[in-house]
Amino acid sequence: MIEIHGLSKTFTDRRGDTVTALDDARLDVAENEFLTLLGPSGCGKTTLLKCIAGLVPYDSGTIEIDGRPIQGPGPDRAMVFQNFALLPWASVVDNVAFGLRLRGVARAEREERARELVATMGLAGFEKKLPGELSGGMQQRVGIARALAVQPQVLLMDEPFGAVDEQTRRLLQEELLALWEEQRPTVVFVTHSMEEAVLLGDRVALMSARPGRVAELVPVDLPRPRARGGGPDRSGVYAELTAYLWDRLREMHEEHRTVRTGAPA
Ligand SMILES: Nc1ncnc2c1ncn2[C@@H]1O[C@H](COP(=O)(O)OP(=O)(O)OP(=O)(O)O)[C@@H](O)[C@H]1O
Repeated sequence: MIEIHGLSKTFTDRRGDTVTALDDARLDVAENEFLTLLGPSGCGKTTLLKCIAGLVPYDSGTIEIDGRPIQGPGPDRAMVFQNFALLPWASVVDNVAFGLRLRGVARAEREERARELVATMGLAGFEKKLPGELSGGMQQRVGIARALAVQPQVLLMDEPFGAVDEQTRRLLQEELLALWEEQRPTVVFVTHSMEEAVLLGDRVALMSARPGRVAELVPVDLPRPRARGGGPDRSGVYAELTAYLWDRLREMHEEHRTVRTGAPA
């Protein structure tokens, strides 16, 4: 279980101006939960994710995983980035095996595990290719395989399907759900898409900007499994939830505009 209390983070830019990205943010994520994180641009979603990953130090508050405070990156967590963040000079297999290598897993074993995952992600035959020789969707499959290779307890995903086309996005969503239903890591998944937030999540955490914190937790009462053709009927609950999320987001955008201009939107 991830427990976040009173988390605040301020950045100072090159000109010395300060931006409050997170302000007394609070969030609990249950063991094995798939939580999606949705909010206006710049509200602090990536910052929150990076704080959980231990990649960004925070000013105050606490983040605990199963009661252990986070002190930097750890083997219990893995992150998938929007721009894939693969090693450009390393083959597909070496990219997937990278985390295992850092953990001291012997070469033969890490290659075997990496090859299995590469095949699971539908990339058999591409083991020796370099990232630059793959499409965006294929590169993200490598990014997901790399994260899963270390069998993390917590999988942190920062808008992982934002840079791929709609068809590939749908396939990747289904593949991710199938893998999650098999392995059940705790997932925190940042997205800009209301549809994606509902399709994937057990709950949607709606974040507000100014203050940057979780404003509302919306349970997604849709049956699972939702992978591979078992996706929700896109009418009914699904349509109601996405419409509700858009109403809330539009309110947030309007509040932001009123604060900025002093006039109602
Ligand atoms: N390294 C940094 N230096 C200065 N300011 C930063 C830095 N990283 C983030 N910020 C600021 O913190 C705020 C939150 O940024 P963050 O990237 O977490 O938002 P986000 O919700 O993920 O945005 P988006 O949806 O557009 O990706 C923004 O105002 C951003 O400009």
